[in-house]
Amino acid sequence: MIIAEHLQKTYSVKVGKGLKTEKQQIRAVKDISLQIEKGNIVGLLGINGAGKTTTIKMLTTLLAPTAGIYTMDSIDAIKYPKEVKKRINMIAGGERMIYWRLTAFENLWYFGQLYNIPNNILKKRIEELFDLVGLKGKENVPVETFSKGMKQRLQIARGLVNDPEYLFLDEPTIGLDAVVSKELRQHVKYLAKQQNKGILLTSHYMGEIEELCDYIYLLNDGILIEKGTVKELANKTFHRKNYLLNIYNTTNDILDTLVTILKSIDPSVIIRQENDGVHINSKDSMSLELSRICTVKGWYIKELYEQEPCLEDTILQISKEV
Ligand SMILES: Nc1ncnc2c1ncn2[C@@H]1O[C@H](COP(=O)(O)OP(=O)(O)OP(=O)(O)O)[C@@H](O)[C@H]1O
Repeated sequence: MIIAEHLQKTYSVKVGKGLKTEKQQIRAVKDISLQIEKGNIVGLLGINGAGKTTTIKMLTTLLAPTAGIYTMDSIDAIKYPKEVKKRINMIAGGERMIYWRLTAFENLWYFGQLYNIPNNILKKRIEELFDLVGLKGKENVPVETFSKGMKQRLQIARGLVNDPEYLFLDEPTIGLDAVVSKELRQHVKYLAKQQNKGILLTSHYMGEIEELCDYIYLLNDGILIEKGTVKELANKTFHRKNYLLNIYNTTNDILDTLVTILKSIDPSVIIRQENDGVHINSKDSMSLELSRICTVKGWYIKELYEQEPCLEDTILQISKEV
């Protein structure tokens, strides 16, 4: 089991110019404690800048924490990072971490060599991995000719080349179409539930988190603000309603008026103006109110419909409640 207790990370950055430079301390992670059990998928969520990447870098031993305790199956991971590196791997979304000029086999062979895996074991493992990710027959094809989905399947194989006990998945489905994303989620489930790997997942897709995660940690401004199973968190926040309202010829005045009226009905309402319209996250159902407001004010509605809960709004709401 992975146990991290009170992890902290402070970056030291230079600010200013010439003789006036001085060092500034940025506390990216202030206090984070979490656990990852084998066979479980744990979600790490938070808005941009919450500290997810810094936390993952500490857990994968790429960064040493400023303070805190981190053990992996009772091994002191801060003292013995090499021991930890053997047992983990990371799969990131967005076609990184593979060499396009090399063939699929050469990629896996290269990464396998980095882990000093004996040639005969590596060869057999690579064969199994091509089978697992459905790339059999493509071993000797250069990766640059692969589709996005095939590259991502190869990323999974690369992430499994050292047969890790714990896997860190950083936005693994980013940029993938629905079919490939679904396939990848099935792989992730299989790895946790059939192969007993402990998995940490970051994702901005709510559906993915809901489908996969046994447990979720929510980060905000370098600290944990909430934790629990999907159901526990859903009871707290996911019951909120989300709407998309698109009004013809929206002006700032219209938006200001809308915000004032909605806040008077529900002070916890969150309103975001985006390219596709106004996103409204409210405690209770608001569809009637929204159409009534528009009618009374003489605003013409282009679109108004209820949406699936959005992770950003959920996290914003929890952050406001802290
Ligand atoms: N190398 C660095 N030097 C200085 N500050 C940093 C460094 N890396 C991150 N930070 C700061 O630490 C904070 C947390 O950043 P981090 O990248 O961990 O967040 P995140 O949750 O992964 O965000 P995102 O979703 O945007 O990737 C931010 O304020 C960021 O600006």
